[in-house]
Amino acid sequence: MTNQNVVVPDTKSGISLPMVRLSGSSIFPATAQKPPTAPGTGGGGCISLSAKKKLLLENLEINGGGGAAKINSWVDSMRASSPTHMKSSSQSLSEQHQQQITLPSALDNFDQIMEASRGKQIVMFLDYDGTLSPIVDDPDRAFMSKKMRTTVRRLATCFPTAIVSGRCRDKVYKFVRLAELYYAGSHGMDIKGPEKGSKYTKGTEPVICQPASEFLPMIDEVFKELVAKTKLTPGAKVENNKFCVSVHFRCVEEKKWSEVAEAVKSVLNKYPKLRLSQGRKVLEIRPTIKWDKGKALEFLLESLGFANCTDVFPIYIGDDRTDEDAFKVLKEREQGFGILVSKVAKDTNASYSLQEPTQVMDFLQRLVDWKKLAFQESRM
Ligand SMILES: O=P(O)(O)OC[C@H]1O[C@H](O[C@H]2O[C@H](CO)[C@@H](O)[C@H](O)[C@H]2O)[C@H](O)[C@@H](O)[C@@H]1O
Repeated sequence: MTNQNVVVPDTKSGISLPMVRLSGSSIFPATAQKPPTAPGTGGGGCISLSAKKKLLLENLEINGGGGAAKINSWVDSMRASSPTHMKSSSQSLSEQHQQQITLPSALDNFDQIMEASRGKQIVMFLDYDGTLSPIVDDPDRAFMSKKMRTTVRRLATCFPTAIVSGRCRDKVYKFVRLAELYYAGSHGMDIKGPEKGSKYTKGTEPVICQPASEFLPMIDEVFKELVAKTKLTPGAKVENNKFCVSVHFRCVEEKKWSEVAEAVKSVLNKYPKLRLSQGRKVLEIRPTIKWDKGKALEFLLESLGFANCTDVFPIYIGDDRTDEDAFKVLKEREQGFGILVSKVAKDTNASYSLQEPTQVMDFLQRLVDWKKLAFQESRM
């Protein structure tokens, strides 16, 4: 991993801003406004809080399977990914908000986004937890509101729409309950399109993609082992997401987080073909294959017939680290935009932000209204 300080000119003010570059990732400037696509910095020439968090996580990911990581660094990473710890860090809340402000609001910039999409086919990609449903303690009760479901249903009548989630596909389908959507579960490793006859499938069979199917028996084994290893840790919850496993520590007392880390590490050490990633108070174990939400997005665009098209405008909305793979793909393709759902500053490849699921709903409704208006105008 390379870690070098470089200086980049801020395109608006002409002032040079120090930037920390971590393995090619970009970090937004702390104070200066920036155009959505330019890279920036954590501020002040020092490594930012979010960059520190990223370093911890990368360290954890690199050492996850090899047994070299100390449990303390795992727990540090688990702490760093917790918003309560972000608040109590050396960076004040107002500074964090300042950073967040540098990522423009998708609602405030709605007209600008629509202008960029002019003449192109919008395709919608939506993460589930923390994007369509609020984050709650019990993962089995992360319901989306009726209003949100109605909005997503309307959205899907206007644009091809996919749900891209870390959850098992069947489970996320049970929450969303809209047959007309594409679903990519297990962080994109389990993709299925709408049934025959849907508006966008034109009578063809629903697409199915399961690039990690050979890992099914291994994941089942790992799930059982993790359940056994964490059963004495109050609040720990292991979720079988079919092609990956989530170990939740949201309801575990902080002093017991090391027990969760130990359990996951000991299992990972036995399975070199599996790797670790981290979400919101969750450790996730998944196959080492080169497949993620970004690849799922590309696969879905291809399935929809937009593989080499310049007239497609994908919009991906998500709140978590795993959504960054999709944001990055959009940035690299220079197509559409990523929208990060977050109230606090984060390293991101997204171009716009929304603060919470209610704002996501407002944004989706505005898209629907915009499309209807555009349709009416085209008939006049
Ligand atoms: O890709 P996503 O749809 O965002 O799924 C990522 C993980 O989401 C769920 O966990 C998160 O939400 C839970 C419910 O609000 C919360 O309790 C937990 O702390 C969060 O990490 C889901 O349970 C996981 O399996 C997904 O991988």
